[in-house]
Amino acid sequence: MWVETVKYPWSTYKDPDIKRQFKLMSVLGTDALPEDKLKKLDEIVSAMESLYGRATIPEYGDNNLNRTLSLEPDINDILDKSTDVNELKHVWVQWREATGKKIRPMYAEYVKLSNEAARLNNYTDNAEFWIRGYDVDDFRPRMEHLWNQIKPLYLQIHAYVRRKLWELYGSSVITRRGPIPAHLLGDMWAQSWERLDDFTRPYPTIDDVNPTSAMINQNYTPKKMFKVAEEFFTSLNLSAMPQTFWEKSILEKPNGRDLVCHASAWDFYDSNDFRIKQCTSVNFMDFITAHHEMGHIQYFLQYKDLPFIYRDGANEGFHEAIGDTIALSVSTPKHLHKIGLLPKTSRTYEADINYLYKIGLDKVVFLPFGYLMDLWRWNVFKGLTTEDQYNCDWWKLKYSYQGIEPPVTRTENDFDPGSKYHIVGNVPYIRYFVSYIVQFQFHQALCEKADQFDPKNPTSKPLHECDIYQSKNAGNAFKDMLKLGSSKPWFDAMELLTGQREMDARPLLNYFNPLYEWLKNENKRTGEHLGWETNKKICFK
Ligand SMILES: C[C@H](NC(=O)O)C(=O)O
Ligand SMILES: [Zn+2]
Repeated sequence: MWVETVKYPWSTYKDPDIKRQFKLMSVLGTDALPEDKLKKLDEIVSAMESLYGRATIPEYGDNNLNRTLSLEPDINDILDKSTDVNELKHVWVQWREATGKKIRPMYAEYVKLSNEAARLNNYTDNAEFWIRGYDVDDFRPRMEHLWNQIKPLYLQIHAYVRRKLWELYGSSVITRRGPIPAHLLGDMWAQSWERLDDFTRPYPTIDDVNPTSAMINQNYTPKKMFKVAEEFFTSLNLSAMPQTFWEKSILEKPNGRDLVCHASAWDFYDSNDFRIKQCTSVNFMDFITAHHEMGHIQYFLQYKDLPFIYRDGANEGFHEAIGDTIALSVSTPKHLHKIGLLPKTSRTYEADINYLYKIGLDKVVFLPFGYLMDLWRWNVFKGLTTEDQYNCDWWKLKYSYQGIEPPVTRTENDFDPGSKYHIVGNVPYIRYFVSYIVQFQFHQALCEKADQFDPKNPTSKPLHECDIYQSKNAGNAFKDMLKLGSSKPWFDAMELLTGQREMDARPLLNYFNPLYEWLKNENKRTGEHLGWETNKKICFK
C-alpha cells in the first residue's frame, strides 16, 4: 500500500490552486509498481510497440517474397486505390498476421500489471484509472448516451455506403441487409471511410473536394504542408512554431531505419523543445493530420509557462480536438479555394451535400470505432472480457456498434485489437471519441466569435460553411481556453469558450443535419434496410 506523504497533508489545504497542484502531482501512475514489475510492464509495452513499428507484409500475389509492404505508405495506398477484393482481403489478413497474432501472447500480462498499478493508485482497475480525468462518476453511461444520440445518423450513412459498395462489388461480396465486410471500407480498421468518397459521393458529377492533385501539381512537400498549417494558426493570432520545431521534428519517413510511423506530437517540458513525428505523404489526409498534430503543439505552446503539473489538456479529449477544430475550417471548399488548393467551387445544394458527406465519412463514421476501442479495453481491465475471448468479444463490439464483419472468419488464435497502434502503444482511445464530439462545440463557439454562425438563426450561416481563418476574435477566445492547460477543471475551460459545462452532441448533429435529411430521403427512395443482420458465424472461440 502506498504510504500518503504525511509531510504535505494537502487534502486539508484551503487554497484551491495549491490543493489542485498537489492532487495532480500525487498521482504516481505505473511508478507505484515495485521496480521489477514496472520494468516488466515497460518492456512489454516497448516490445509490442516496436513489433508493430517493424511490421511488414508480403506483397499480394508475390510468391518470391522480394517486396514487403509497410502500413505507411504502402498498405494505405492499396486501401486507397485498390478495388480488387482479393488484394484488399490479403492486406487486411496479412497485417493482422504480422501484428495482432504476434502480440497476443504478451497482452494478458500487460493487462495484469496495468491493473496492479491502477490498484496501487487506489482505483479498482485500469479502466477507472484511465477515465479519472473526466471528473464525473457516470462517465461511461454518458458516453453510451452520446453514442445513442448519434446512432440514427450513423445508421443512415452505413445503409447508404453499403448500397454503393453493393453496386460496385455485387451480391457475392456484400448484401444490402448485412454487416459491411471490413476490408472494403478504405481503412485498415474501418475507423474512417473517407477514402470511399471518390466513388460513393451523392452527386458524382459535382466538383470533387479532394485537393491532393493540386498539392502534387504545386510541388507541395511535407515541410510546406506544415508551413501552410502553421500560417492558419498565426492568422488567428496564435503562436508560430519555434525554430527548434523545424530543426528537430521528423516530418518524413526516414530511409533505412525502423520508426513507429503513427503520427505523434511531443512536449519536452523545457518550454522550448516541441516536435512532431509523422511519416507524411503529400496528400489531403496527411495535410489534415498535420493540422491535428500541430494542434497538440499549439496547446503545448499556449500553456508552456504554467507550473509543469498544469501543462496538459483540460482533459485528454481537448488535446485531440484542437487541431481537428482548426481542420473543420481548413477543409471547407471556401478555405481550400482561398489557399489555392481548389478551383472556384459551386455553392449549390448538391455541393453542400457532397461536402458534408465527405466530412461525415470521417467524423460520424469514426464515432462507433472511437467508442468501442475502450469499451473493449474497459471490459478487459474489468475482467468482463477474459483472455480466452479477447478476439470474439472484439468482433461482437465491431459487429454491434460499427455494423461490419471480417472478410474471413476469426478465431481466438487471432488478436485483431493488436492490429491497431493505440492498443499496442498503451494509448487510451476514448479521448478521440470525446474529441470528435467537443470539436463541434468548439467549432460552433469559434464560428460565433468569427461572426460566421448565429445560434439564434442557425441556418442563416450554415455551420459547415464556417471558416475562422484570420479571425483574431476567434483566435483570442481559443487562446484563452488553451492557456488554462489543466489548471482548472475541464468544465470551466469548456464554459470559457462555449458557455456550456458538458459534452453535447447537438453541435455535431446540427452541423450534419442537411446530410441527415438527404440520406433519409435517399435511403427511403432506394428502400434501404437500416441496420444489419447476419446468421454467419463471425468468430470461433
Ligand atoms: C483517431 C486517432 N488519431 C490519432 O492517433 O492521432 C487514430 O489515428 O486512430
Ligand atoms: Zn492526437
